[in-house]
Amino acid sequence: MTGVLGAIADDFTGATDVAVAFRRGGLRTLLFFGVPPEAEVLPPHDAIVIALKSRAIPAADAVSSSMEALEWLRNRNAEQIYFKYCSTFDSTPRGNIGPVLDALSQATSSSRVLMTPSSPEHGRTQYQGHLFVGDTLLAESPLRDHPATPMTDSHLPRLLRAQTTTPVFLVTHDVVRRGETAVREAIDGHSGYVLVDALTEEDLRLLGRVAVNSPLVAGAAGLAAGLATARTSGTPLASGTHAPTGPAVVLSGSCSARTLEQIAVMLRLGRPAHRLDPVATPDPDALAAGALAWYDSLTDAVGPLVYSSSNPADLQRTQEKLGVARSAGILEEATGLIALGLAGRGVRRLVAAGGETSGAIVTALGVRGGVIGSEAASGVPWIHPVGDRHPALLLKSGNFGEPDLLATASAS
Ligand SMILES: Nc1ncnc2c1ncn2[C@@H]1O[C@H](COP(=O)(O)OP(=O)(O)O)[C@@H](O)[C@H]1O
Ligand SMILES: O=C(O)[C@@H](O)C(=O)COP(=O)(O)O
Repeated sequence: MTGVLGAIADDFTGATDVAVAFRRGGLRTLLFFGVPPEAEVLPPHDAIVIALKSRAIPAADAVSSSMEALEWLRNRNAEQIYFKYCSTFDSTPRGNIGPVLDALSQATSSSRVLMTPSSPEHGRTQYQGHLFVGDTLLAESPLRDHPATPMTDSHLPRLLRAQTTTPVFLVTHDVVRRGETAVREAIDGHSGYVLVDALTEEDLRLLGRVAVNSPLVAGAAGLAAGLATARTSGTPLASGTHAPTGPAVVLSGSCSARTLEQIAVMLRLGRPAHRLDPVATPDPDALAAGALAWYDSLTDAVGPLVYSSSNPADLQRTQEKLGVARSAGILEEATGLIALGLAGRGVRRLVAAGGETSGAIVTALGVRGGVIGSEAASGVPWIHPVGDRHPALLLKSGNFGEPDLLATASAS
């Protein structure tokens, strides 16, 4: 295929992840947060990723924002669409992956959509239709305690069937192991959503070749890389720009197990830290003002941390007192205000942990999009915003990065 590859990602960190996968596969990739204006002037590109915040919103809203993104991409010559969802299939019991797929497949006249959340680089694999996080089934992993989309089933066909009436079928790994022709034969004549087992990058490159001419493909960064490689024959681009410099602050609302470890490392290193407590202060303006006053009181602080990240027990207590949506809403609004205040105080690097949290920060700052720079960790690139003088952004997915990532990314 020679036209543009367009991706619609259901959260902001997921969008950076898929943008990196495309870039590594050799595609010149642009990333936009939200659907850009029609008049947006685009530098040369092979792929465009649009980051939405549609993972945990009502399904009808997720569908309408995805359709808006689709229309924009098609006006920009996108001939193939990749719907990026989370490698841990984060979704609510009734959506939003199924409803968005239904709308996109209808609009792109796709009778069959190949997909898998498998992303071996991040430790996610699909086997016999079950999703594994490392050596643990999804529903036994920390994702079962996710604040917005707790994942309590690991069987992907069952999860997807609960979200759509479109037929869902499974291609197991014994078929994938037999090669491309075997996969093509297995899916031939079927219509609907095809969840394909994949354990390795090689499996995903094979699936990328199978899907290279399909108008719609779906999954996480793993299949996105396979597809990019199939489109470019794997010719890499030169590496990204250098890591940015200047004052840095970490803002974390992620309650993922990996983020909690990364925060523990920062605290152990003695980094200045300020905790946002929505129960004590259930007002976003007051929470933000408190955090900014704390920041102003610091002298010569290296990479301070502002966080609300909590372990599952504390999180549950907060959610019982304030409600899930209200506690998240207060914290996300406060975090956006804090990001704005920090940018106004000369902070040049903002390290955000958590997809929803990143979305809140990018939206509050009014960042439209950016150029993908160097990776601070696998799937976590620095983003150099286009337009106004915004700080460089590192949007870390909750589950990504080594335990020292937040500390190293915010070091002087
Ligand atoms: N202490 C807390 N109490 C209640 N909700 C919280 C708390 N800290 C963060 N949250 C919310 O939990 C959600 C975390 O999601 P996200 O930022 O995507 O990170 P992750 O998926 O890694 O946990 C956000 O909506 C955030 O505002
Ligand atoms: O596919 C993935 O795992 C990531 O790209 C992603 O979407 C992570 O979302 P958060 O854990 O909410 O950051």
